[in-house]
Amino acid sequence: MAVLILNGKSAQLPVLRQAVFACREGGADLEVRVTWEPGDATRMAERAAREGVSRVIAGGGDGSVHEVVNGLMRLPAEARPALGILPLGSANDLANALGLPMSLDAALTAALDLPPHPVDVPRLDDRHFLNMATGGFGAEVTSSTPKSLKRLLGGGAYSVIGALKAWQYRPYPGRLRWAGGEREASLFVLALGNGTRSGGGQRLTPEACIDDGQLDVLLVRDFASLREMWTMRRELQQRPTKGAFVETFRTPWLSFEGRDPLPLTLDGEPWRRRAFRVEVSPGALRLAVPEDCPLLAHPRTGQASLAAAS
Ligand SMILES: Nc1ncnc2c1ncn2[C@@H]1O[C@H](COP(=O)(O)OP(=O)(O)OP(=O)(O)O)[C@@H](O)[C@H]1O
Repeated sequence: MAVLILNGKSAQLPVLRQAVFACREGGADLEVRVTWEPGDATRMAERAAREGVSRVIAGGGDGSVHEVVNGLMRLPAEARPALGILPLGSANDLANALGLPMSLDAALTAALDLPPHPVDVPRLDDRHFLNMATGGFGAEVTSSTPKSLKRLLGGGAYSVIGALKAWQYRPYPGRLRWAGGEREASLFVLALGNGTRSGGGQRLTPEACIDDGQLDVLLVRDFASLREMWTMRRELQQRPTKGAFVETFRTPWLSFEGRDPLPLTLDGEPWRRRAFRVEVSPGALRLAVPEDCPLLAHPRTGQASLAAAS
């Protein structure tokens, strides 16, 4: 049996009802459970997994996927059902990057039927994420953009408000450590990508793969003048491994210890931490992805190995 955990905001969409009924007529054993408030999707996903369902589908945006992943990760690796995604959010950054269909009928069929592939699940302290964690400037922007405005403007809201805030941002000094490196840095932006995009289509870690056991890191350091900002912007396009302001690298873990609480987003959901550690659990979840999914480093097998997952 499959369980669709549906963000209550989308529950009454007539096209969604039709899509669910059509799948059932086609033979799918699909039950729908609707959330009422934040936190419900996590509890519902855990409960469905403990009931022994074979697949849990997150129906919503990146925040809903985030909640469902956190529910599934409460079970031991071998007891986790496969995960499907029905993109119903305003950004759907992960679903878009995975190459999942966006039309409702096709998306629901894909979420139900695509064979699952083992994917990595990073964890920041006690919270998992599937797509991306960001810290610093971008995180302030995302967490202060009202949901209704996000929905109204789609991905555009981030860049409009981002441009306005750019003149008032403050840097976040701290110490970063990762496998093979360590440095003091005054952070402008930190992005830790399991997927490639965040904030409504911004490709912060365009080379990231979701099954390589690594985080793709984008580190942008503080700039002091307009001239330095132009250098930083140019480096952002070139993505050097070690530029004056921009650094990119891969690591299976990273820690940060700052002076002040750093605003963060985990899969777009706001969070705040002065110090934290992020670590990847390789192959910890089985995710329904298309044959030609651009986020895969390894060819899709259809067989889920849960190697090294805890
Ligand atoms: N019934 C509900 N009403 C309002 N909010 C809800 C409800 N159920 C869950 N939520 C919360 O809504 C938040 C955002 O949901 P979701 O990610 O599905 O949509 P979105 O923000 O439009 O998508 P995206 O992150 O892709 O832009 C989540 O944090 C979730 O906890």
